[in-house]
Amino acid sequence: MTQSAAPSPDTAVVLINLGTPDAPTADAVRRYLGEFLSDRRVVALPRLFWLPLLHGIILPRRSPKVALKYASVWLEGGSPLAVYTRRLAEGVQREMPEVLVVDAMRYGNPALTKVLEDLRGRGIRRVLGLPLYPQYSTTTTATVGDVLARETAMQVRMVDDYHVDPGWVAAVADSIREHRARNGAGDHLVFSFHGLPKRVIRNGDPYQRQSEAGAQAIARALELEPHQWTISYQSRFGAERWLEPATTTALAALGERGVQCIDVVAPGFAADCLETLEEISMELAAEVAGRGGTLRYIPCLNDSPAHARVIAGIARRGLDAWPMAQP
Ligand SMILES: C=CC1=C(C)c2cc3[nH]c(cc4nc(cc5[nH]c(cc1n2)c(C)c5CCC(=O)O)C(CCC(=O)O)=C4C)c(C)c3C=C
Ligand SMILES: [Fe+2]
Ligand SMILES: [Fe+2]
Repeated sequence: MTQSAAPSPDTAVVLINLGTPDAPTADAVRRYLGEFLSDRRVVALPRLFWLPLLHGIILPRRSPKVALKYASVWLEGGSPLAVYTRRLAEGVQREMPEVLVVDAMRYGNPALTKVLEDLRGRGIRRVLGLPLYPQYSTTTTATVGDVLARETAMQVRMVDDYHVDPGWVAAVADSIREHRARNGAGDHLVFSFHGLPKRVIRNGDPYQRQSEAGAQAIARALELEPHQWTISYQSRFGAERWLEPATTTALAALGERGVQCIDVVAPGFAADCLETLEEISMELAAEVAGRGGTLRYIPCLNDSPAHARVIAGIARRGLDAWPMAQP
């Protein structure tokens, strides 16, 4: 226990990520996916149809296969998403000693509901929720809002998105510049975002617009010409039509045009996870290699000092716009 003369803060910043299994096992994956895919905001099918299908067929079939994928990227401290999110929160805490900074997961552990309970117990009076999703989506950000809205003992606010925040755009552009300085520039840059069903966009979700605006801002910061970069969407799940082009299709089209060396960056993800370390760096890289090309993955901002500064800046602006109520 550390001894400190400073008064304990009454404000907390909670960095919230999607969630991830506790272990790379079929049971742990089943528990995590069961919670995640039961959320109506994520899968909107009628419950009477979806829940028996999810628990009777999808989870028993999918969990062992996905557990093997998690095992291939697992780190000593746990799932990459959990490890990088925890370390990022520690970095942001160093940037903001005046408030308490903690991490939480919307599904799985550390569960957002438990983290809020803990903050109440520690005498925290106001909480700024900062979902680690640069782009707003009803399938991600709004599900965090659902939990925060149930909090009655503490005052709560949430950052909606930071899709063209100048500090974030500069940090992602810098990470691409560093990759190019170390490895040389590839022939083309693909911005691969997590996909969504087209229906969600038709219903008014701003995710696609925000993803495009963010990719454009990063490309502008790098002074790229339109023919030097492409935006695409990965991780399709289920039978619906998802956003296009799919990253796999975009990579194949580049291969057909004779583009050899493709750099891929994933600015929809704050931290590396299964979808970047396995799907992009292994699966998609193998597809490109099978056509004789090379895919080079540019890591997420993760727990870098630059990322901690960007997130602290966004949190500080959220708090500055929120005057303290008089006791
Ligand atoms: C209908 C299903 C899904 C929607 C909608 C969806 C949106 C969405 N997801 C992320 C970020 C992440 N998703 C991750 C994994 C993941 N996503 C889905 C399904 C949907 N996502 C599944 C089934 C999975 C698990 C893996 C699998 O079974 O294939 C992850 C990684 C988690 C990890 O542990 O590493 C992230 C992060 C966003 C940003 C988003 C909407 C914009
Ligand atoms: Fe997802
Ligand atoms: Fe995936």
